[in-house]
Amino acid sequence: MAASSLLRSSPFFLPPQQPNPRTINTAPKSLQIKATISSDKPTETPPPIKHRRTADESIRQEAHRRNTSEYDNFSAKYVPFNADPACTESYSLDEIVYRSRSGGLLDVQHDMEALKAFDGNYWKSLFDSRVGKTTWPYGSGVWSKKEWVLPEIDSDDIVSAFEGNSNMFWAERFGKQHLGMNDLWVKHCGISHTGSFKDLGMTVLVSQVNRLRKMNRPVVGVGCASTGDTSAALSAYCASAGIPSIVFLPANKISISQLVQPIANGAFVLSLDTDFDGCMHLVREVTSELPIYLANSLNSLRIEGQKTAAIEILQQFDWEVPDWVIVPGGNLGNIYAFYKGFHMCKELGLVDRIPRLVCAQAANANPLYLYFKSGWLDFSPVKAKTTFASAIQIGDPVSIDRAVYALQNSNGIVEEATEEELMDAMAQADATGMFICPHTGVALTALVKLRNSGVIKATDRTVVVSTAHGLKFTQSKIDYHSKAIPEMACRLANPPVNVKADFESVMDVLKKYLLSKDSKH
Ligand SMILES: Cc1ncc(COP(=O)(O)O)c(C=O)c1O
Ligand SMILES: N[C@@H](CCOP(=O)(O)O)C(=O)O
Repeated sequence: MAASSLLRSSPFFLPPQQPNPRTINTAPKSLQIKATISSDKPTETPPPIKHRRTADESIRQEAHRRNTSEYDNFSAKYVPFNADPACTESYSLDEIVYRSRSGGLLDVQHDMEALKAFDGNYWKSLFDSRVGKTTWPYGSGVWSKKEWVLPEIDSDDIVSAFEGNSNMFWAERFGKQHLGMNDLWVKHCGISHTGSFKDLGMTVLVSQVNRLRKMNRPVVGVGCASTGDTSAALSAYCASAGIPSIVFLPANKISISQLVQPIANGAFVLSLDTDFDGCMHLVREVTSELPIYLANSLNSLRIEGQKTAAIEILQQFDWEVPDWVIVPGGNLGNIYAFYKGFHMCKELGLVDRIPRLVCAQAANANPLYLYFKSGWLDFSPVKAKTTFASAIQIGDPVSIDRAVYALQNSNGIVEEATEEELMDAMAQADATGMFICPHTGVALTALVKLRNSGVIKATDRTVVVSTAHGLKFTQSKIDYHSKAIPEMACRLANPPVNVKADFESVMDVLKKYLLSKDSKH
């Protein structure tokens, strides 16, 4: 008995058409609550039930009461990434391990046979039934797919901010005016608890840490290197669970809004005189010596949460598959996470194909782009140069092998964006009502290039993944709109007009403005 009984006991779910022989026929728990209330006052008419929980029960306790031992059929373990099928090396998710015996990456492997006991329609109905609810933990876009993420964790151990379920924005004006496209979408993963897609992976990682600590495993704190977003997510989720977090940041290379997040959330913040790759190197050394759990996407638990954004995209299109998904890439965990999410949906019968993936890099930090251009022949890390897309200023990505696998298996493409291209794309998108981050500007530039070269067709359904909230990167927008960037035309700058505070002056500038608008009609 597994997810089927969960469905029956859920007050929000109509079971799929075919009855499952493994279902245990228990009365819905909501009815049991009703019975308890009415038996307390047998002589009176029971008051109408306002809520499905009693006043002294939290949603976490409710989940515990409903769901104990619901998931014993599904399981997952660590295996070496892309290993030979004959390889028997594996590790429990309760072990603290980041690398395979040969030093390669790990992957979380699910028991696909157990998941396949339920057909694609079953999973679609189950996931759809959970969207946007407050039922713990399924109200989260990540944990609504719990069986595919961390099937064995007790809901009690989960640390969640009900992340995910992010907006898919129909980029109507940007698509039509700039690209002649009707079916262009921006998946706003940055409209999230800490303002970036990192929340999706961090809820999974910190939940597992919470479980490990309850099991008395040696984890005193959790650490990461960061260009700003990983550290923000780590510190918020750790603070929520009361777990110490330690973040390694490259001094003066992240935005003020990003820096203030771990500070405010009580993390131990190390500001280091190096770049992200230097911080990453140090945190890997430190976490191999001290009981600090590594939270970067080298840790494959992160991918399990991030892959749910791909499932969500399919769900938001009513399980129709877009033609293209464009993702900005830095440390390169996320492009693989998207691949993994799409691939699982295909393997488990929810869809019949996967989209083509595009990874977009800043030209100032483009090791994957150079590798792709060499025909996947010659990979060398680069020294990443300063870029406005500061969160992807990474020259030696830890997930390079995962990214190559994702792109090769999705007929994928890598594109790059210069500083001027990414800033113009960001300004252009903002002028159509978005407020995107520079990394999304990188992804939009890739789209513009592929559209101009005819690779992406006008009618192709295309999703651009927006990875962080624009409000984290306001300085870049201020620099652009005040034309304060050396050697950049900032051709879409829209600086404020200083006007004397009198009626005549205000009327004067307004008339000129309205005339200029009128002549453009
Ligand atoms: C805002 C933003 N966009 C894109 C990325 C790239 O993601 P990944 O490192 O998984 O390639 C990152 C982090 O690296 C990021 O913080
Ligand atoms: N952009 C990231 C860089 C680290 O990536 P990770 O996914 O490996 O943690 C950040 O925000 O720190």
